[in-house]
Amino acid sequence: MNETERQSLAARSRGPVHVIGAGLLGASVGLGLRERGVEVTLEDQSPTTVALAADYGAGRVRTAEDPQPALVVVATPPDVIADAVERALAAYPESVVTDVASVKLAPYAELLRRGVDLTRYVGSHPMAGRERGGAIMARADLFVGRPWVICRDGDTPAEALALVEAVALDLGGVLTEMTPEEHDRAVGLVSHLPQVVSSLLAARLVPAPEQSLGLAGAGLRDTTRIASSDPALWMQILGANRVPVVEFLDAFASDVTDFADALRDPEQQGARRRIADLLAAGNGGVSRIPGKHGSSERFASIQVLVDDTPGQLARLLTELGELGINMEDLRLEHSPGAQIGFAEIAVLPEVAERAVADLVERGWRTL
Ligand SMILES: NC(=O)C1=CN([C@@H]2O[C@H](COP(=O)(O)OP(=O)(O)OC[C@H]3O[C@@H](n4cnc5c(N)ncnc54)[C@H](O)[C@@H]3O)[C@@H](O)[C@H]2O)C=CC1
Ligand SMILES: O=C(O)C(=O)Cc1ccc(O)cc1
Repeated sequence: MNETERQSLAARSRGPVHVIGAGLLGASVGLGLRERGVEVTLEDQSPTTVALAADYGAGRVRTAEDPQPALVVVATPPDVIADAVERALAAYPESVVTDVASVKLAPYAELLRRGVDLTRYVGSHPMAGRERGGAIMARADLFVGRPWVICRDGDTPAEALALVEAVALDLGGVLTEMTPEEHDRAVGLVSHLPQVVSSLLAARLVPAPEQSLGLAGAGLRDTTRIASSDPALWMQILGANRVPVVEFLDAFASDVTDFADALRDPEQQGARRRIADLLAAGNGGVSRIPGKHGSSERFASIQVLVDDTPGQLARLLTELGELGINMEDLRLEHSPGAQIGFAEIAVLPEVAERAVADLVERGWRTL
């Protein structure tokens, strides 16, 4: 991005913003704010990480001569969030301090327990991440269109709240306010339970024969993507949010047992109905996920077969453009060794039929 483009993105937030913990989240915050011309300084317990994040353009290393930041963003692992927030509040007595940890109640309760004055602290959590951490994985657009939870309390001054909200909005986040308790219960269901289920499901693949894994398709990939996440980070997240997570896991385990019992003996009274009800409940649940392409009424999904030869996908995208079909989303499916792949294209439902007909007329094969 050149200087003119950068200046055209007017920033709501006021710098300097100081980021503590220049890994995936911290460096992504830095990159996004730098794109808007906001001054960003960086700090990390690892000198290599901070130098790397600076090299990527996420900000510059903070020096003793730098003035007090307007805002400090703490992006360290969850188990040191309370320590880092307490230290930041003491080191920068004029600054507002926020954090981006995946759990909100445990660090907040710990800070209260220590008697830290939290007037200048506003907890937050962007619901955006990647399976692998580190500055090397950071992206300026990580937060675009993703929910960003703000946990303020009754004492939070309006200016402090406005500053944290401005940064979240500048990074493309969609603001939503919750108490730490509401937040932790919500993420326990939509983020932490899926992580455990995905990890346990993927763990079943470890002893499986190679031949079975060779048959894996989109279903398995969809349900195990997040199983590649960092165990060290998730040990901390799950440990800090164990009460709601255990409650959701117990309910899930009970559904699994019910399902297996019904399937074990389908002749027993009501067993088939129980199986059908649980599967239908799954349909009901997935349709409630906002913006889930293919299953919501917002988009229709077209599957196009793409030969595994150079330029085929580019040709498909060019032809969609020529046909005046706006692609809302694209997902590729390709098994190693297969001569063919699938492109799953989300389009507005009203153009789906015409899109299929036009593509077929041009020689594409659709499913
Ligand atoms: N990874 C993800 O997908 C998401 C993570 N988060 C939250 O963001 C926070 C950071 O996570 P990631 O960026 O993924 O981790 P990361 O491992 O990529 O980065 C954390 C960085 O903090 C540094 N650090 C550790 N202790 C420190 C300390 N005491 N002082 C200064 N630096 C310190 C580490 O050297 C590391 O560079 C966590 O609290 C996590 O819960 C939030 C949303 C998504
Ligand atoms: O990969 C996904 O779908 C995520 O939702 C990632 C994620 C991981 C941890 C968080 O605290 C927030 C988001």
